[in-house]
Parts: sequence; structure tokens; C-alpha cells
Amino acid sequence: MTIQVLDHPLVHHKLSLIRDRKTPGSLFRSLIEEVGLILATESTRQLPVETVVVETPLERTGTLRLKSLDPVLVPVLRAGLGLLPSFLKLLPTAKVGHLGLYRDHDSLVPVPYYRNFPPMLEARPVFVLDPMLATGGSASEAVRQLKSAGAVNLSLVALLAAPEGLERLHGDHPDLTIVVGAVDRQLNEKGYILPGLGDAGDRLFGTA
Ligand SMILES: O=P(O)(O)OC[C@H]1O[C@H](OP(=O)(O)OP(=O)(O)O)[C@H](O)[C@@H]1O
Ligand SMILES: O=c1cc[nH]c(=O)[nH]1
Ligand SMILES: [Mg+2]
Repeated sequence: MTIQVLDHPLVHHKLSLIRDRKTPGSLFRSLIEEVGLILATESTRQLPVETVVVETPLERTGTLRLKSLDPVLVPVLRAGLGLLPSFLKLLPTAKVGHLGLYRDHDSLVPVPYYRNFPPMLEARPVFVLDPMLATGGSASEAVRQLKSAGAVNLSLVALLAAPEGLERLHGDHPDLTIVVGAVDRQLNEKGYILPGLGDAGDRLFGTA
């Protein structure tokens, strides 16, 4: 499994504001989108390119363009929706799949409630978007469902991860590429990331 942790001053700075319980929802959403742009830039680093010839106003030249079919973005509802605008900004022709999962409050087991994936998953790079990787149960289930629908080239993109979640994914999906903004200390007894940022979905959508 490949794990890339963004160790970037802008990510640290914005995360410090995102973590702050006093940060209002509107600013929280904007900051997630801003960090999302950095996550989108880094997680697409391996997309294949090919040389094409264009005429600049001055001469003909060979230049690089993305080679693959349009990538697929799969936000895990709800909190993954917070990262989607940033990815679509940089990959405007991407296809978007949706996967609804919520974590049962007692068992922490992910419960699927919605699924709509675009076709040709086997031929496209697929990016699973979810800001929080806690126990890893939701991410593991998302990747399992996408693999069973044909996806082979899968990356998981998260803002914060717990070591427990990374370990779980390493066991369940050793072929997965993971890009995370930061790795926090641990989970608490309710499966929340410490120090973390609280419940990402509730803070994004004002439901707490
Ligand atoms: O790694 P895990 O232990 O599975 O936890 C992470 C999941 O928990 C959150 O979703 P939540 O269940 O709160 O749903 P929501 O996004 O609708 O709030 C988060 O967005 C992840 O999907
Ligand atoms: O800390 C956590 C853990 C799971 N989901 C969240 O939104 N936050
Ligand atoms: Mg939530």
C-alpha cells in the first residue's frame, strides 16, 4: 500500500483553523475546499500523460496532456461532498459516483444506503473522497464495493487519518493508494479521531 502524507505548511495552517471548534460552518466548508485543492493536486500526480502537438502563437511544439479516460470521483456521503468541488475544479471532465454510508453509532460498522457508480470503472482511475479515515471501516467498504463493480486503479483521499484506520486499510486493501493531509494520534472510545476536527459531516452541513 502506498501512503502519502502531505506535509505542507498550507495544509498545517488551514488544518489548524479547521480543527478549531470556534470556526463557523461557512469558513469550515471553504477551508475544506482549499485543502481539497492541494489534496487533488497531489493525489493526481500519477495520472498518465501523453505527448500531443499544438501550435503556440510562435511555433509547433510537443506538449503533455492527460492520457487516460476521464477519472472517476466517488465522494462518500455525506462528508466526502466537502472535497468534491475542489476535485471537479481541477478535473472538470471527471465522472462522479456517489456512495452513501453512515457509521452505526454503537457498532461503528458502516451502513450502506445509496450507490450510483458511472460505467467503465475498470478503465479509469478512481478517487474515493472522504475527509475522515477513522476506524477505516467506511473507506474499506467503499473500496470493496468499487472493486466488486470493476475498479482496479483506486486511490483514497482523506484530510485526516487515524493510525488505526491506516492499519485496517493496509490489511484489507494492500493495493490501495492513500493520500492524506495529516495523520493524527489515535481514536477515542467512540471512534472519533484525536485531536481531530469533530464530526466532519455535521460541521459541513450544520446538523449538530
Ligand atoms: O473510518 P470510519 O470509522 O468508518 O469513520 C469515518 C466515516 O465517518 C464519517 O461519516 P459518518 O458516518 O459520520 O457519516 P456522515 O458523513 O453522513 O456524517 C466520515 O465521513 C467517514 O465516512
Ligand atoms: O473523528 C471523526 C471520526 C469519524 N467521522 C468524523 O466525522 N470524525
Ligand atoms: Mg458524520
